[in-house]
Amino acid sequence: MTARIIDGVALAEKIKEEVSVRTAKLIQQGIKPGLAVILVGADPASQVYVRNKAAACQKAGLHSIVEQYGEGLSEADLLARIDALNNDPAIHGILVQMPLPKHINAHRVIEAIAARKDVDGFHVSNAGLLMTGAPLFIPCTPYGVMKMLESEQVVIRGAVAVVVGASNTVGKPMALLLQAAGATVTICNSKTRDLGWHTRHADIVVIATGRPSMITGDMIKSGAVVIDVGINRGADGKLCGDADFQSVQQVAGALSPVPGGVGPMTIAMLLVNTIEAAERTLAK
Ligand SMILES: NC(=O)C1=CN([C@@H]2O[C@H](COP(=O)(O)OP(=O)(O)OC[C@H]3O[C@@H](n4cnc5c(N)ncnc54)[C@H](OP(=O)(O)O)[C@@H]3O)[C@@H](O)[C@H]2O)C=CC1
Ligand SMILES: Nc1nc(=O)c2c([nH]1)NC[C@@H]1CN(c3ccc(C(=O)N[C@@H](CCC(=O)O)C(=O)O)cc3)C=[N+]21
Ligand SMILES: [Mg+2]
Repeated sequence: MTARIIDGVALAEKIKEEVSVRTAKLIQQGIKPGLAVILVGADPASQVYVRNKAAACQKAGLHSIVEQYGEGLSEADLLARIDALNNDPAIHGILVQMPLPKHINAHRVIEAIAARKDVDGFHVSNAGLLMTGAPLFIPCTPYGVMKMLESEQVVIRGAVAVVVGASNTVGKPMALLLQAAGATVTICNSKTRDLGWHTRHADIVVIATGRPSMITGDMIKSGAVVIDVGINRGADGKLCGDADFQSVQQVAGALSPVPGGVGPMTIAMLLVNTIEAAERTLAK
């Protein structure tokens, strides 16, 4: 078997076109949706993502601002900026790029963002709303993965799903969404014994560990759908995922590539969340 390659770029384009239409409608009604992205420090990968996010906003007609600060920005100054953006009616979504420098408490920063503007869906109240089945914002990366599964017409109800990785931002919300859609879900982590035993039983495998090429073809059931969230930059400067593309491709039924898979979908869903935040201000 050779896996179908899931084209995240094409699906992201389609979703961003829908965002453009909704943006145009909002602008007609006097609201220009606005996203603020805050970047602290000079991590080159973060700079690329932030630039991509701003370009995507611009293309879809959203207002976007990028605030870039030096590595030495104090936590108090960052919290003050968030407070100002919370109270800025031109801004509907706020994203603080992770990771933050060590002297800044990321948890405190996330909790400072108004939940109604938390387009990452990282705030505890948004995590709680997702967990209890009434999400305000679905975290962009798992949301994008669900859209990929939907576009591939993957049957989730009754499926066995394994999520490899248990972060608050990817693995855990991913598992909740699959579970809500009717899958039987296992979440694996770095302490899991015999990871391959778990993944080989899965109809759907989502990998988000940050360990390059850690999932190999022998760990995948024939015909399974494999979604690779990992973004790793090799010494050669090339991106690779958490799945060993060559070997997994020979076993899986469908596989998302890196680059060109989940990454572009994350950005598309960020725009969706921002437009929803803006539409909500109209509703009341
Ligand atoms: N495409 C996109 O849009 C995005 C991509 N990413 C990428 O996804 C990857 C994961 O990101 P993130 O969730 O933030 O990472 P974290 O480092 O926060 O979490 C990694 C998780 O993977 C688990 N893990 C690590 N090693 C193993 C292993 N050998 N076997 C099983 N589980 C393991 C960890 O286990 P434990 O809990 O035991 O420590 C942890 O739960 C990264 O490559 C990141 O760059 C992230 C966000 C968005
Ligand atoms: N508050 C916050 N929210 C995030 O959503 C967030 C974050 N912090 N910190 C970092 C991770 C990572 N992330 C990516 C987004 C897009 C691509 C992406 O577009 N990737 C392209 C390639 C881009 C390239 O060439 O480097 C692709 O996979 O095809 C990747 C990774 C969002 N994250
Ligand atoms: Mg992380």
